[in-house]
Amino acid sequence: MSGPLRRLLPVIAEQKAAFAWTLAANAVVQLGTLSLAVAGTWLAGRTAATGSAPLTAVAFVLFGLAVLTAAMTWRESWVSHDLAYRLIATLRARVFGAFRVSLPDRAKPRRSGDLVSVAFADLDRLEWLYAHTAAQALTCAVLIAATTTLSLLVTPWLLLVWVPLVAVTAALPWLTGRVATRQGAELTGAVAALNAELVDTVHGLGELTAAGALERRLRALGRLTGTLAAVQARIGFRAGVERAVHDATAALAGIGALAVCAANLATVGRPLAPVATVLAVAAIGPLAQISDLLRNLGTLRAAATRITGVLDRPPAVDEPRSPQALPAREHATGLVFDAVTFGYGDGPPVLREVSFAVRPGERVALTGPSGAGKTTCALLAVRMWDPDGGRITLDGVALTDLADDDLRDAISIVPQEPGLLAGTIATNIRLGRPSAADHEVAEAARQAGILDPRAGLPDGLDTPVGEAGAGLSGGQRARVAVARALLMNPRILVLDEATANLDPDADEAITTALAATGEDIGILVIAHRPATLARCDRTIRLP
Ligand SMILES: Nc1ncnc2c1ncn2[C@@H]1O[C@H](COP(=O)(O)OP(=O)(O)OP(=O)(O)O)[C@@H](O)[C@H]1O
Repeated sequence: MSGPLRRLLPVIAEQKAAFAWTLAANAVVQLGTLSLAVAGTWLAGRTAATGSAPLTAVAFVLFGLAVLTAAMTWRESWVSHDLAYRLIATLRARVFGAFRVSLPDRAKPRRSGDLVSVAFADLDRLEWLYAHTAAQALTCAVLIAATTTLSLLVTPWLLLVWVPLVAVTAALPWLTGRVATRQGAELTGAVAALNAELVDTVHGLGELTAAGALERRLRALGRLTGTLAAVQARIGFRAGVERAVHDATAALAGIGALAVCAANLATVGRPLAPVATVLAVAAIGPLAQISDLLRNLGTLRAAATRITGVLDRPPAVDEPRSPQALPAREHATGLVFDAVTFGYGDGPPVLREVSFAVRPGERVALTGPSGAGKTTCALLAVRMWDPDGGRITLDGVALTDLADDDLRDAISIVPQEPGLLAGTIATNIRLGRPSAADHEVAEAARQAGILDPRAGLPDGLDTPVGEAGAGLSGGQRARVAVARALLMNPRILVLDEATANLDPDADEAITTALAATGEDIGILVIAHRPATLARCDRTIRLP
């Protein structure tokens, strides 16, 4: 088994009881099915050979075995899928954890649809590994041991028939392994590409329709769907050939067993001849499950590689080993950028030795031409990334020495495009501080002007919000984002063109309300509008 897949197996240790159940139930099902076939054919053979058989006794045994096997088949299916989906949930939480600490990627951004593919399609593929493989591979060994023993009891010649055929069946997936791996990578790549394009299309549906570009986009989606279907067809063809070879070996095993029995009828005896046929076919059976795994190995391996790729992503910033505490709020000295230099990727730096301070209670404007690096300053202030040179401190403590939670409590940002989730205005504001009381949410909404009739929200806090803030105007979204930031009661509030979508009166109302919220909040306002700049205490201009 390849490296990435092997790395994802130990997670099974976190569900030991479920795995033990799956293992036991699978072993009972496999041995029960074999026993039923052997007992049934022995009964038929004996009846045909002697004209009499212990029908009542065997019927009881067969009935008991059938009930047990059926019950265990149900139990195995339940417990193995329960196991698989618990493990996938565990891994999905880890993948989201990795997203949280490694995004945004400053050097190599990935498309959100591609990340969705990892978090859902790739992880879901592991169901096959956990529900249908790990335990089954172990019980397969038990079954082969049982068929070998029974074959030796019937006639050792039987082994000569099925052992080479088992070897052929087992070898086939290894022979096609390279092709399977390539096809698996093509499949996961095609799914991810289609997903990324679909997510972008859904996000930009309005713009695409308005620009008359939807048809072209749909044709591109059609081409990606065609690529995916072609890969699936190639995988289906290969898997079909492998299954056909497998079925042919099972048939050959049965025919071979009949020939061996015919040649050794005196030693085998008529009652055991049908049993010999069943044993030869049954020996191939457990490998069917393993072959199914190996058939899927390429896709599984590609999915595991993409998952471990996300799990191994380095965090965008490192959490300090021994975080420092911030001084009490009354001793706060503000946010300081000290000769900060920063660049994305390999290009020239966006910020060169930028220095400024935002003291408690101060309103500082940050302005400059488009592309000067204003949003970059905002993102550095909330430590999305660390500067390449210089340092940023809050109340005298370097941001790199602050625990992540302390930093998030102390500095909040209202971005240009605030992230709003489906729900109501109240649930969106509460994201700022989930433990906030209702009256605190209402107060933050009031301060941000949401309850003001000019905001055009007669249902106030109960106003429904669609996905990504659908149903609200740009200005209303900005107000919700400001209220959310206010609820956090930060030491420093960064407004990245947050009020640019509001009319000048509303902009003034919000900034005045913000100034009144707390004497000690330092506000960094990124803005272009002269009126907004004029309301600030100082203006920093980036070149
Ligand atoms: N994730 C990124 N990867 C690479 N380059 C980036 C990234 N984000 C921003 N940039 C580049 O960095 C520069 C500064 O961008 P930034 O968004 O900070 O500018 P800005 O001053 O806020 O501009 P605007 O006023 O137009 O919002 C721009 O040239 C931009 O193209």
